[in-house]
Amino acid sequence: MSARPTGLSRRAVIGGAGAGLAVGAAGGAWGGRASAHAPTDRGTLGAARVPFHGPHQGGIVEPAQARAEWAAFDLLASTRRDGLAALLRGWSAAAARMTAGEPAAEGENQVALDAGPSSLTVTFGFGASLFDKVGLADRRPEALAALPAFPGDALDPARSDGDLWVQVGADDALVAVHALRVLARLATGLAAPRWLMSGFARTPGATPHPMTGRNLMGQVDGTNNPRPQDPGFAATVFATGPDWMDGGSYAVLRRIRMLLEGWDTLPLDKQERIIGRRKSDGAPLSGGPDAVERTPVDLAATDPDGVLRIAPDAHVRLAAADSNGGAAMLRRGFSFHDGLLADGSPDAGLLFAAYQADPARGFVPVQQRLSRGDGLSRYLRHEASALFAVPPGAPAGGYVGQQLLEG
Ligand SMILES: C=CC1=C(C)c2cc3[nH]c(cc4nc(cc5[nH]c(cc1n2)c(C)c5CCC(=O)O)C(CCC(=O)O)=C4C)c(C)c3C=C
Ligand SMILES: [Fe+2]
Repeated sequence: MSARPTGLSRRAVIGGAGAGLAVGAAGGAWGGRASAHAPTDRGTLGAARVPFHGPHQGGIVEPAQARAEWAAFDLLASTRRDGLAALLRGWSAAAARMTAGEPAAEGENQVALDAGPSSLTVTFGFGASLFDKVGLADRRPEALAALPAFPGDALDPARSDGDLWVQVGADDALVAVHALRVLARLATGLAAPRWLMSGFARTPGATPHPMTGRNLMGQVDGTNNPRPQDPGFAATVFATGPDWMDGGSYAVLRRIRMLLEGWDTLPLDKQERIIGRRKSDGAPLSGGPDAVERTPVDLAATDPDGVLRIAPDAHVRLAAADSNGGAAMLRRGFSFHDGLLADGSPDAGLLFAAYQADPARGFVPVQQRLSRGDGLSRYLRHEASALFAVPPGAPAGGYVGQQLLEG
Protein backbone atom coordinates (compact mmCIF):
# COMPACT_ATOMS: atom_id res chain seq x y z
CA MET A 1 0.00 0.00 0.00
CA SER A 2 1.34 3.42 -0.85
CA ALA A 3 2.26 5.82 1.88
CA ARG A 4 0.41 8.61 0.10
CA PRO A 5 0.40 11.61 2.42
CA THR A 6 -3.03 13.01 3.01
CA GLY A 7 -4.23 16.05 4.85
CA LEU A 8 -7.65 14.51 5.40
CA SER A 9 -8.49 13.91 9.02
CA ARG A 10 -11.54 12.02 10.27
CA ARG A 11 -13.20 15.44 10.43
CA ALA A 12 -12.42 16.11 6.76
CA VAL A 13 -13.41 12.64 5.65
CA ILE A 14 -16.81 12.81 7.18
CA GLY A 15 -17.48 16.43 6.55
CA GLY A 16 -17.26 18.18 9.90
CA ALA A 17 -17.19 17.23 13.53
CA GLY A 18 -20.87 17.73 14.19
CA ALA A 19 -23.15 18.30 11.29
CA GLY A 20 -21.07 16.35 8.76
CA LEU A 21 -20.89 13.31 10.94
CA ALA A 22 -24.61 13.52 11.45
CA VAL A 23 -25.31 13.49 7.77
CA GLY A 24 -22.94 10.60 7.38
CA ALA A 25 -24.57 8.32 9.86
CA ALA A 26 -28.01 9.13 8.60
CA GLY A 27 -27.17 8.98 4.96
CA GLY A 28 -26.40 5.31 4.53
CA ALA A 29 -23.52 4.49 2.23
CA TRP A 30 -23.03 8.11 1.18
CA GLY A 31 -23.32 10.32 4.17
CA GLY A 32 -21.19 13.34 4.82
CA ARG A 33 -18.28 12.19 2.74
CA ALA A 34 -19.87 14.28 0.03
CA SER A 35 -18.07 17.33 1.35
CA ALA A 36 -14.72 15.61 0.94
CA HIS A 37 -15.36 14.01 -2.47
CA ALA A 38 -16.34 15.55 -5.72
CA PRO A 39 -18.34 12.76 -7.41
CA THR A 40 -15.66 11.97 -9.97
CA ASP A 41 -12.60 12.63 -7.88
CA ARG A 42 -11.09 9.13 -7.69
CA GLY A 43 -7.86 10.41 -6.18
CA THR A 44 -9.70 11.93 -3.27
CA LEU A 45 -11.68 8.73 -2.78
CA GLY A 46 -8.47 6.75 -2.32
CA ALA A 47 -6.83 9.37 -0.13
CA ALA A 48 -9.72 9.62 2.34
CA ARG A 49 -8.58 8.48 5.75
CA VAL A 50 -10.38 7.52 8.97
CA PRO A 51 -7.99 7.59 11.97
CA PHE A 52 -7.74 4.31 13.86
CA HIS A 53 -7.25 5.92 17.28
CA GLY A 54 -10.05 7.76 19.06
CA PRO A 55 -12.72 7.39 21.74
CA HIS A 56 -14.75 4.96 19.61
CA GLN A 57 -13.54 2.39 17.10
CA GLY A 58 -13.94 3.27 13.44
CA GLY A 59 -16.53 1.46 11.37
CA ILE A 60 -19.51 2.29 13.60
CA VAL A 61 -20.68 5.86 12.93
CA GLU A 62 -18.88 6.38 9.61
CA PRO A 63 -20.93 5.82 6.44
CA ALA A 64 -20.78 2.23 5.19
CA GLN A 65 -17.93 1.88 2.71
CA ALA A 66 -18.24 0.28 -0.72
CA ARG A 67 -16.73 -3.02 0.47
CA ALA A 68 -16.79 -4.85 3.81
CA GLU A 69 -15.19 -8.03 5.09
CA TRP A 70 -16.47 -9.61 8.28
CA ALA A 71 -14.40 -12.40 9.82
CA ALA A 72 -14.76 -14.34 13.06
CA PHE A 73 -11.86 -16.15 14.73
CA ASP A 74 -11.69 -18.72 17.52
CA LEU A 75 -8.69 -18.83 19.85
CA LEU A 76 -6.53 -21.92 19.57
CA ALA A 77 -6.66 -24.16 22.66
CA SER A 78 -3.07 -23.19 23.45
CA THR A 79 -3.71 -19.43 23.48
CA ARG A 80 -3.78 -17.85 26.92
CA ARG A 81 -4.50 -14.30 28.01
CA ASP A 82 -0.97 -13.10 27.13
CA GLY A 83 -1.34 -14.59 23.65
CA LEU A 84 -4.65 -12.79 23.17
CA ALA A 85 -3.04 -9.53 24.31
CA ALA A 86 -0.19 -10.05 21.83
CA LEU A 87 -2.70 -10.69 19.04
CA LEU A 88 -4.73 -7.57 19.81
CA ARG A 89 -1.56 -5.50 20.11
CA GLY A 90 -0.37 -6.72 16.72
CA TRP A 91 -3.80 -6.29 15.12
CA SER A 92 -4.18 -2.75 16.46
CA ALA A 93 -0.70 -1.70 15.31
CA ALA A 94 -1.28 -3.09 11.81
CA ALA A 95 -4.72 -1.50 11.61
CA ALA A 96 -3.32 1.88 12.69
CA ARG A 97 -0.68 1.72 9.95
CA MET A 98 -3.03 0.54 7.21
CA THR A 99 -5.77 3.06 8.01
CA ALA A 100 -3.08 5.76 7.74
CA GLY A 101 -2.16 4.48 4.28
CA GLU A 102 1.15 3.01 5.42
CA PRO A 103 2.44 -0.48 4.57
CA ALA A 104 1.27 -2.94 7.22
CA ALA A 105 4.74 -4.34 7.80
CA GLU A 106 8.11 -5.16 6.32
CA GLY A 107 7.71 -7.66 3.52
CA GLU A 108 4.35 -6.18 2.56
CA ASN A 109 2.89 -8.13 -0.35
CA GLN A 110 1.80 -4.93 -2.11
CA VAL A 111 -1.70 -6.10 -3.02
CA ALA A 112 -3.06 -2.65 -2.17
CA LEU A 113 -0.16 -0.74 -3.73
CA ASP A 114 -1.24 2.42 -5.63
CA ALA A 115 -4.40 3.05 -3.58
CA GLY A 116 -4.63 5.29 -0.55
CA PRO A 117 -6.43 3.96 2.54
CA SER A 118 -9.78 4.57 0.82
CA SER A 119 -11.56 5.28 4.14
CA LEU A 120 -10.31 1.97 5.54
CA THR A 121 -11.70 1.14 8.98
CA VAL A 122 -10.90 -1.90 11.12
CA THR A 123 -13.23 -2.79 13.99
CA PHE A 124 -12.56 -5.51 16.59
CA GLY A 125 -15.18 -7.30 18.71
CA PHE A 126 -15.22 -9.90 21.50
CA GLY A 127 -17.74 -12.78 21.60
CA ALA A 128 -19.16 -14.26 24.81
CA SER A 129 -17.13 -17.45 24.29
CA LEU A 130 -13.83 -15.54 24.55
CA PHE A 131 -14.00 -14.75 28.25
CA ASP A 132 -13.90 -18.28 29.70
CA LYS A 133 -11.02 -19.20 27.45
CA VAL A 134 -8.70 -16.54 28.86
CA GLY A 135 -9.81 -16.65 32.48
CA LEU A 136 -11.96 -13.51 32.32
CA ALA A 137 -15.42 -15.02 32.84
CA ASP A 138 -16.08 -12.63 35.72
CA ARG A 139 -15.59 -9.63 33.39
CA ARG A 140 -18.00 -10.78 30.70
CA PRO A 141 -20.64 -8.03 30.40
CA GLU A 142 -24.28 -8.93 31.02
CA ALA A 143 -25.10 -7.31 27.69
CA LEU A 144 -23.26 -10.20 25.98
CA ALA A 145 -25.88 -12.72 27.16
CA ALA A 146 -26.91 -15.02 24.32
CA LEU A 147 -29.58 -13.64 22.02
CA PRO A 148 -32.91 -15.48 22.35
CA ALA A 149 -34.12 -17.76 19.56
CA PHE A 150 -36.55 -15.91 17.29
CA PRO A 151 -39.44 -17.52 15.39
CA GLY A 152 -38.32 -18.39 11.85
CA ASP A 153 -34.60 -18.42 12.64
CA ALA A 154 -32.70 -20.87 10.42
CA LEU A 155 -29.25 -20.33 11.88
CA ASP A 156 -26.11 -22.14 10.76
CA PRO A 157 -23.80 -22.54 13.79
CA ALA A 158 -20.72 -22.78 11.55
CA ARG A 159 -21.41 -19.26 10.28
CA SER A 160 -22.51 -17.84 13.63
CA ASP A 161 -20.79 -16.56 16.80
CA GLY A 162 -17.03 -16.67 17.37
CA ASP A 163 -14.47 -15.58 19.98
CA LEU A 164 -13.27 -12.56 18.02
CA TRP A 165 -14.76 -10.44 15.24
CA VAL A 166 -12.92 -8.31 12.71
CA GLN A 167 -14.81 -5.91 10.48
CA VAL A 168 -12.86 -4.32 7.64
CA GLY A 169 -14.44 -1.65 5.45
CA ALA A 170 -12.94 0.39 2.59
CA ASP A 171 -14.06 2.13 -0.56
CA ASP A 172 -11.65 -0.03 -2.56
CA ALA A 173 -12.05 -3.82 -2.57
CA LEU A 174 -8.32 -4.54 -2.89
CA VAL A 175 -7.62 -2.36 0.15
CA ALA A 176 -10.28 -4.14 2.21
CA VAL A 177 -9.35 -7.70 1.26
CA HIS A 178 -5.66 -6.98 1.68
CA ALA A 179 -6.21 -5.56 5.17
CA LEU A 180 -8.12 -8.67 6.22
CA ARG A 181 -5.38 -10.92 4.82
CA VAL A 182 -2.78 -9.02 6.85
CA LEU A 183 -4.84 -9.45 10.03
CA ALA A 184 -5.50 -13.14 9.34
CA ARG A 185 -1.78 -13.78 8.92
CA LEU A 186 -1.06 -12.06 12.22
CA ALA A 187 -3.46 -14.50 13.92
CA THR A 188 -1.47 -17.54 12.82
CA GLY A 189 -0.64 -19.73 15.81
CA LEU A 190 -3.02 -17.84 18.11
CA ALA A 191 -6.49 -17.95 16.53
CA ALA A 192 -8.13 -19.76 13.60
CA PRO A 193 -10.67 -18.34 11.16
CA ARG A 194 -14.24 -19.48 11.93
CA TRP A 195 -16.26 -17.77 9.21
CA LEU A 196 -15.90 -15.03 6.64
CA MET A 197 -18.54 -12.86 4.94
CA SER A 198 -18.08 -10.24 2.23
CA GLY A 199 -20.45 -7.36 1.67
CA PHE A 200 -20.82 -4.23 -0.38
CA ALA A 201 -22.63 -0.91 -0.44
CA ARG A 202 -22.85 1.90 -2.93
CA THR A 203 -19.53 3.36 -4.07
CA PRO A 204 -19.15 7.07 -3.22
CA GLY A 205 -19.48 9.04 -6.43
CA ALA A 206 -21.79 6.56 -8.15
CA THR A 207 -24.85 8.79 -7.78
CA PRO A 208 -25.04 12.38 -8.97
CA HIS A 209 -25.53 13.69 -5.44
CA PRO A 210 -25.31 12.15 -1.95
CA MET A 211 -28.21 9.73 -1.38
CA THR A 212 -29.15 7.10 1.17
CA GLY A 213 -28.13 3.68 -0.15
CA ARG A 214 -30.41 0.94 -1.43
CA ASN A 215 -30.50 -2.74 -0.50
CA LEU A 216 -30.88 -5.66 -2.94
CA MET A 217 -34.69 -5.47 -2.71
CA GLY A 218 -34.33 -1.98 -4.19
CA GLN A 219 -35.51 -0.07 -1.13
CA VAL A 220 -33.90 3.09 0.18
CA ASP A 221 -32.44 1.69 3.41
CA GLY A 222 -31.06 3.70 6.33
CA THR A 223 -33.33 6.76 6.32
CA ASN A 224 -34.58 6.61 9.89
CA ASN A 225 -31.30 5.70 11.52
CA PRO A 226 -30.44 7.66 14.67
CA ARG A 227 -28.17 10.60 13.84
CA PRO A 228 -25.29 11.85 15.99
CA GLN A 229 -26.97 15.24 16.50
CA ASP A 230 -30.14 13.56 17.79
CA PRO A 231 -30.66 13.87 21.55
CA GLY A 232 -29.75 10.52 23.05
CA PHE A 233 -27.66 9.27 20.11
CA ALA A 234 -24.67 8.36 22.30
CA ALA A 235 -26.92 6.73 24.90
CA THR A 236 -28.51 4.62 22.17
CA VAL A 237 -25.27 3.50 20.51
CA PHE A 238 -22.46 3.57 23.10
CA ALA A 239 -22.13 1.68 26.36
CA THR A 240 -21.00 3.34 29.58
CA GLY A 241 -20.00 0.20 31.42
CA PRO A 242 -18.43 -2.05 32.55
CA ASP A 243 -15.32 0.15 32.83
CA TRP A 244 -13.48 -1.48 29.96
CA MET A 245 -16.54 -1.05 27.67
CA ASP A 246 -17.08 2.66 28.43
CA GLY A 247 -17.38 4.18 24.93
CA GLY A 248 -17.77 0.77 23.29
CA SER A 249 -20.84 -0.69 21.64
CA TYR A 250 -22.55 -4.05 21.08
CA ALA A 251 -22.80 -5.30 17.52
CA VAL A 252 -25.59 -7.69 16.55
CA LEU A 253 -24.86 -9.33 13.20
CA ARG A 254 -27.36 -11.29 11.12
CA ARG A 255 -26.82 -12.82 7.70
CA ILE A 256 -30.30 -12.34 6.23
CA ARG A 257 -30.93 -14.02 2.87
CA MET A 258 -33.59 -12.32 0.74
CA LEU A 259 -36.05 -14.51 -1.15
CA LEU A 260 -35.58 -12.27 -4.15
CA GLU A 261 -37.37 -14.36 -6.75
CA GLY A 262 -40.64 -14.07 -4.83
CA TRP A 263 -40.03 -10.44 -3.90
CA ASP A 264 -39.21 -9.36 -7.45
CA THR A 265 -42.56 -10.65 -8.79
CA LEU A 266 -44.59 -8.65 -6.24
CA PRO A 267 -46.37 -5.60 -7.71
CA LEU A 268 -44.86 -2.27 -6.67
CA ASP A 269 -47.80 -1.26 -4.46
CA LYS A 270 -47.51 -4.50 -2.47
CA GLN A 271 -43.76 -4.04 -2.04
CA GLU A 272 -44.33 -0.50 -0.77
CA ARG A 273 -47.12 -1.58 1.58
CA ILE A 274 -44.84 -4.21 3.12
CA ILE A 275 -42.22 -1.61 4.01
CA GLY A 276 -44.48 1.44 4.55
CA ARG A 277 -42.37 3.66 2.31
CA ARG A 278 -42.31 4.53 -1.38
CA LYS A 279 -39.74 2.54 -3.32
CA SER A 280 -38.68 5.32 -5.68
CA ASP A 281 -37.52 7.80 -3.04
CA GLY A 282 -38.13 6.22 0.37
CA ALA A 283 -40.87 8.69 1.36
CA PRO A 284 -43.24 7.39 4.07
CA LEU A 285 -46.68 6.29 2.80
CA SER A 286 -48.24 8.32 5.64
CA GLY A 287 -47.17 11.55 3.92
CA GLY A 288 -49.12 11.42 0.67
CA PRO A 289 -47.79 12.32 -2.77
CA ASP A 290 -45.88 15.41 -1.58
CA ALA A 291 -43.86 13.54 1.02
CA VAL A 292 -40.09 13.23 0.63
CA GLU A 293 -37.62 10.78 2.13
CA ARG A 294 -37.15 12.82 5.31
CA THR A 295 -40.84 13.54 5.92
CA PRO A 296 -41.47 12.22 9.45
CA VAL A 297 -43.35 8.92 9.62
CA ASP A 298 -46.89 9.29 11.03
CA LEU A 299 -47.98 5.85 12.21
CA ALA A 300 -51.49 7.13 13.02
CA ALA A 301 -52.23 8.63 9.58
CA THR A 302 -55.34 7.25 7.84
CA ASP A 303 -56.79 7.65 4.35
CA PRO A 304 -60.31 9.14 3.85
CA ASP A 305 -61.78 5.67 4.44
CA GLY A 306 -60.11 5.47 7.82
CA VAL A 307 -57.59 2.85 6.71
CA LEU A 308 -54.09 3.17 8.18
CA ARG A 309 -51.74 4.51 5.48
CA ILE A 310 -48.90 2.52 7.02
CA ALA A 311 -50.24 -1.02 7.28
CA PRO A 312 -50.49 -2.85 10.62
CA ASP A 313 -47.78 -5.32 9.48
CA ALA A 314 -45.57 -2.78 7.66
CA HIS A 315 -41.88 -3.11 8.47
CA VAL A 316 -41.39 0.52 9.55
CA ARG A 317 -44.39 0.35 11.90
CA LEU A 318 -43.19 -2.77 13.70
CA ALA A 319 -39.53 -1.70 13.76
CA ALA A 320 -40.14 1.85 15.00
CA ALA A 321 -38.91 2.82 18.45
CA ASP A 322 -42.45 4.00 19.28
CA SER A 323 -43.74 0.46 18.71
CA ASN A 324 -41.04 -1.09 20.91
CA GLY A 325 -40.93 0.89 24.12
CA GLY A 326 -38.25 3.21 22.73
CA ALA A 327 -35.87 0.41 21.64
CA ALA A 328 -33.46 1.78 19.03
CA MET A 329 -30.19 0.90 17.31
CA LEU A 330 -27.80 2.21 14.67
CA ARG A 331 -28.04 0.02 11.55
CA ARG A 332 -24.94 -0.27 9.35
CA GLY A 333 -25.39 -3.24 7.06
CA PHE A 334 -23.98 -4.34 3.71
CA SER A 335 -25.48 -6.29 0.85
CA PHE A 336 -24.08 -9.72 -0.05
CA HIS A 337 -24.27 -11.72 -3.26
CA ASP A 338 -22.57 -15.10 -2.93
CA GLY A 339 -23.52 -16.97 -6.10
CA LEU A 340 -26.37 -19.45 -6.52
CA LEU A 341 -28.05 -21.96 -4.23
CA ALA A 342 -28.64 -25.56 -5.35
CA ASP A 343 -32.08 -24.61 -6.70
CA GLY A 344 -30.60 -21.83 -8.82
CA SER A 345 -31.90 -18.96 -6.70
CA PRO A 346 -29.49 -16.18 -5.68
CA ASP A 347 -27.68 -16.52 -2.36
CA ALA A 348 -28.06 -12.83 -1.73
CA GLY A 349 -29.32 -10.48 0.94
CA LEU A 350 -28.24 -8.25 3.76
CA LEU A 351 -25.36 -8.53 6.20
CA PHE A 352 -27.37 -6.73 8.87
CA ALA A 353 -25.42 -5.01 11.64
CA ALA A 354 -26.94 -3.10 14.53
CA TYR A 355 -24.90 -1.17 17.10
CA GLN A 356 -26.38 -0.31 20.46
CA ALA A 357 -25.52 0.34 24.09
CA ASP A 358 -27.40 -2.82 25.12
CA PRO A 359 -29.03 -5.38 22.78
CA ALA A 360 -31.77 -5.94 25.36
CA ARG A 361 -32.86 -2.34 24.71
CA GLY A 362 -32.16 -2.40 20.97
CA PHE A 363 -32.14 -5.35 18.61
CA VAL A 364 -33.83 -7.98 20.82
CA PRO A 365 -37.27 -6.39 21.39
CA VAL A 366 -37.43 -5.12 17.82
CA GLN A 367 -36.56 -8.49 16.29
CA GLN A 368 -39.01 -10.20 18.65
CA ARG A 369 -41.76 -8.04 17.19
CA LEU A 370 -40.58 -8.29 13.57
CA SER A 371 -40.25 -12.07 13.68
CA ARG A 372 -43.87 -12.41 14.84
CA GLY A 373 -45.69 -10.06 12.51
CA ASP A 374 -43.56 -8.25 9.95
CA GLY A 375 -44.86 -8.56 6.37
CA LEU A 376 -41.26 -8.42 5.17
CA SER A 377 -40.30 -11.57 7.13
CA ARG A 378 -42.03 -13.77 4.53
CA TYR A 379 -39.27 -12.74 2.10
CA LEU A 380 -36.32 -13.20 4.49
CA ARG A 381 -34.32 -16.02 6.07
CA HIS A 382 -32.08 -15.29 9.06
CA GLU A 383 -29.22 -17.72 8.42
CA ALA A 384 -26.45 -16.67 10.78
CA SER A 385 -26.22 -14.62 13.95
CA ALA A 386 -23.57 -13.22 16.25
CA LEU A 387 -23.23 -10.76 19.09
CA PHE A 388 -19.93 -9.02 19.87
CA ALA A 389 -18.78 -6.49 22.44
CA VAL A 390 -16.97 -3.81 20.47
CA PRO A 391 -14.61 -2.11 22.95
CA PRO A 392 -13.92 1.63 22.83
CA GLY A 393 -11.23 2.91 20.50
CA ALA A 394 -7.58 2.67 21.52
CA PRO A 395 -5.46 5.73 22.28
CA ALA A 396 -2.29 6.23 20.22
CA GLY A 397 0.23 3.63 21.36
CA GLY A 398 -2.47 1.46 22.96
CA TYR A 399 -4.48 -1.44 21.62
CA VAL A 400 -8.17 -2.34 21.46
CA GLY A 401 -9.14 -4.36 24.54
CA GLN A 402 -6.14 -3.26 26.60
CA GLN A 403 -8.30 -2.15 29.54
CA LEU A 404 -9.89 -5.61 29.70
CA LEU A 405 -6.65 -7.55 29.38
CA GLU A 406 -4.40 -5.37 31.53
CA GLY A 407 -6.92 -3.56 33.73
C1 LIG B 1 -34.30 -6.14 14.32
C2 LIG B 1 -33.99 -5.13 13.56
C3 LIG B 1 -34.16 -5.07 12.09
C4 LIG B 1 -33.95 -6.03 11.13
C5 LIG B 1 -33.49 -7.46 11.34
C6 LIG B 1 -34.23 -5.44 9.87
C7 LIG B 1 -34.13 -6.08 8.62
C8 LIG B 1 -34.36 -5.50 7.39
N1 LIG B 1 -34.81 -4.22 7.15
C9 LIG B 1 -34.90 -4.00 5.80
C10 LIG B 1 -35.32 -2.83 5.14
C11 LIG B 1 -35.69 -1.64 5.77
N2 LIG B 1 -35.70 -1.39 7.10
C12 LIG B 1 -36.14 -0.11 7.34
C13 LIG B 1 -36.29 0.51 8.56
C14 LIG B 1 -35.96 -0.05 9.79
N3 LIG B 1 -35.54 -1.34 10.05
C15 LIG B 1 -35.28 -1.51 11.38
C16 LIG B 1 -34.86 -2.66 12.02
C17 LIG B 1 -34.57 -3.88 11.40
N4 LIG B 1 -34.60 -4.15 10.08
C18 LIG B 1 -35.53 -0.25 12.00
C19 LIG B 1 -35.34 0.03 13.48
C20 LIG B 1 -35.96 0.63 11.03
C21 LIG B 1 -36.39 2.09 11.24
C22 LIG B 1 -37.84 2.13 11.60
C23 LIG B 1 -38.29 3.56 11.83
O1 LIG B 1 -38.08 4.07 12.93
O2 LIG B 1 -38.86 4.18 10.92
C24 LIG B 1 -36.44 0.48 6.07
C25 LIG B 1 -37.00 1.89 5.86
C26 LIG B 1 -35.96 2.94 5.69
C27 LIG B 1 -35.12 3.19 6.91
O3 LIG B 1 -35.54 3.88 7.84
O4 LIG B 1 -34.02 2.65 6.97
C28 LIG B 1 -36.15 -0.45 5.10
C29 LIG B 1 -36.29 -0.30 3.61
C30 LIG B 1 -34.49 -5.21 5.17
C31 LIG B 1 -34.46 -5.41 3.67
C32 LIG B 1 -34.17 -6.12 6.15
C33 LIG B 1 -33.64 -7.51 6.03
C34 LIG B 1 -33.02 -8.00 5.01
FE1 LIG C 1 -35.32 -2.85 8.60
